[in-house]
Parts: sequence; C-alpha cells; structure tokens
Amino acid sequence: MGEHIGSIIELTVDKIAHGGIAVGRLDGRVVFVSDAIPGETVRARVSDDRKKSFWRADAVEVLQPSEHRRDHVWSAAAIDRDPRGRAGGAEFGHIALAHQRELKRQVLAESLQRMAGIESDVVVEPLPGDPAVNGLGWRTRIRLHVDDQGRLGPMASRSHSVIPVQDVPLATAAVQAATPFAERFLGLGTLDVIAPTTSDPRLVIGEQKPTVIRELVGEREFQLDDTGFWQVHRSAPVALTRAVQEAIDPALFDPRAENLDLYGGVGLLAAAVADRFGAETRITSVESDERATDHASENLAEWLGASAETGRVDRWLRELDAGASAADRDRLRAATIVLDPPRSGAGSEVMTVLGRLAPAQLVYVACDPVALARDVALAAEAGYRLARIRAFDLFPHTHHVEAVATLIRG
Ligand SMILES: C[S@@+](CC[C@H](N)C(=O)[O-])C[C@H]1O[C@@H](n2cnc3c(N)ncnc32)[C@H](O)[C@@H]1O
Repeated sequence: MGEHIGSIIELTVDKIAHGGIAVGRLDGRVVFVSDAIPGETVRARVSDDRKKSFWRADAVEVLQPSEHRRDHVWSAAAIDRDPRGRAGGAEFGHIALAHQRELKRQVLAESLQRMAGIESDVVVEPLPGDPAVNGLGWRTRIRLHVDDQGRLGPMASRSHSVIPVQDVPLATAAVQAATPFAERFLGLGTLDVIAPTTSDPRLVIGEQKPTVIRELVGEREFQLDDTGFWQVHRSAPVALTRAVQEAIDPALFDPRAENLDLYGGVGLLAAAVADRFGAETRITSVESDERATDHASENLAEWLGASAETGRVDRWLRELDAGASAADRDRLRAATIVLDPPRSGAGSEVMTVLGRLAPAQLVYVACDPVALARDVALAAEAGYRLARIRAFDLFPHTHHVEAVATLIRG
C-alpha cells in the first residue's frame, strides 16, 4: 500500500456521497473522487490507497463532462490547479447551482432512507436572492489562515496547507472589501473577517479578546461576541427563524409547557418560538458557551418566561431527567423542544433522554444529513415519527445543507 499514490486512474463516477465527494469504481474497488460530478468520466490522481476497500483520488482532467459542469466560481479552487493547491471551502463551485441542490437532496434523502428507513420527498430550497447572483456573496463571516510568508488564505481542501488568495467570492461585498489580502500577518494563526448587519466590517486577529456586536434579524436585534457563533449566510437567521416557526405544529404547542431551545447560541431560535407564540411563552435556551448564554439572557429579556442557562446539553438533560417531579414531567410531556446541534448531531445519549422526557414535538435543525438521519432513527426507537422536513441551501457552492425536521409522538 502506498504504491498507487500519485498514479493517474481513469473512471466514471456515478453518485455523490456524504461530504460532497463523487463515488466511482475501478476494478471493483470503490474510489471517492473529489471535484467530479456524477455521470462524468475523469482522470484522477490517487491520494490515498491505504484501505483495501476504497481509495481516494482527486479529479485532474475531465474526459466526459457532466452537463452540470461549470467553470469554478473561484479560480483558486479550480481543477486546473494541482489538487494540493486548490482552495478549500467551495467544493461544489464547479457545479451548476440548481444541480448542487439536487445532489444535496440526494445525500439527505439517501441518509434518511438508509439510516432511518424513511422515504422522503424533501427538496433543497434556495435562499431568496441566491439564484439571481449564482449563489455568491453570502458569507458574512470568513476565517482565513496565515501561511509561512504571512499571506492570507483558506486551507487547501484536502491538506493542512494554507492557499494564499486574492478574493473570496462566497463572501459578501463588505467582507471582501474589508479583507486585507495585500497585508502580511507573519506569526499570526488566523484572521476572521466579519460584517455585522449593524456596523462596519471588523477583523478578529488570532486569539483576540471578544467584542460585542449586534445583528439584526428582521426588526429584532441580537447581541453576541464577534468571536462567537452566528449563522453565516446573510439570509440564514431570517430563513431559520421562519422555518422553525413554521415547523412547530401549533396544535401541539403549549406556551406554558417546559419548552426548550437546545444548543441555543445567543437565543435566535428561542426568540423565533417566543415571537410566534407570544408574551406568555415559556422557553429555556441551553448552551455550553457561557458568554453566549449571557447574550441570550439579554436577547430574550423581553419575554418574562424566557431564560438562558449555561450547560452541556447531555449533562443538563440528564440532571433535568433525574430531578424532575411529576408536575415537571407533565410540563415536559407538553413541551416543544427545538434542537440545533453542531455537525456531530445530538447523539444517542441526548436522544435517549429526550425520548424518556417524551415532549409533544421535537424541531430538529440539522447541518449534517447523516447525523440527522441517525438521530431521527434514535427518535423513532423512542416512538417519534418524522412528520415534516424542509431543507435549505444555506451554504451554496459547498456540500453543506441545512434541514429542519419536525418529529412528533406516535
Ligand atoms: C449550530 S449552533 C446553533 C446556535 C443557535 N441555535 C443559532 O442558530 O444561532 C450550535 C451551538 O451549540 C453550542 N454547543 C455545541 N456543543 C454543545 C453542547 N454539547 N451542549 C450545549 N451547547 C453546545 C455551540 O456553542 C453553538 O452555539
């Protein structure tokens, strides 16, 4: 093993796998090929032959292009570059935008089918305005790294080397204009460029101390740290607010129940729930980052029944489960629980406790289709069924997709 690395193979790829990599076969062996589109015949350079069952390779030449192939939206990531020198973060940039959504749909539908036994007719919806600008200019935040000459760039898509760039076309015009491409940052690890909705763009250099910024979602303002989590697409906070509001079955919603917003960040989705169901709404937002919880407390201050607590969701739920009185359990059974976990998903411990608490409905916001499908399958073991699912292209030109699923008992 190792003797095939660097060799050029020719193959046709026929499907897309989780992670946005195309899959083909060579002499019966599965090969995961980056920068290829299902249906294409490509020449690819083998990058990993350590496993018996599959190899990895990077497309270097397209022999029979897909009708969906386009010039890459980012020259720094294009196929004419050596694979090790291609910028990461836009791995679908060579695919027509509508077809990117179709490939994301396939991955989501296939994950639900394979892991949870669910046939779904989910579609991936573009965010308003994106198709008209070919899915560019959406990132309100970028993280760039510094190379050994102090230049700025993303990591290469398949290595840990920094690829110096002169543009970041997925970023908003404000972020692009504020990015100091010509400057040198020798010795500094990272540079974040952030364009908040209420103030000028700002740079966060290395491990700089956090500064409080404000973001507008519709008419509502949220405070947060410039180093903290916020949805990246300029339209994502509004889109997810509406999607979560619509995902809640009002017939199952009880404003006086023990409603929860798990993995709550600075309270965006707790506010979405309280905004929809009014001043009486009780909801607790749970988040592990203490500073984010402090901001959430401020952001939720107008609702008397809304609060924010710092805690790891698994531990917090375990303690809730262990200490709940009969009356608490009734309020939890009547609850709507929104959860928006990181990429790894909620996982079995959290889903098991949720199953025991048996809330009326779960609204699961997911940024990873496989983690979602696994957790939907775990919820099914606890008696929940997938009542509704929508998916959104919150990350055009990447393989990422966001889904909002409603799970109800019975
Ligand atoms: C995908 S973000 C969602 C934040 C929020 N719902 C929003 O839309 O702005 C996930 C959040 O979960 C937090 N988090 C990650 N792991 C956690 C854990 N085990 N327990 C609690 N919070 C966690 C992160 O700090 C982050 O704020």
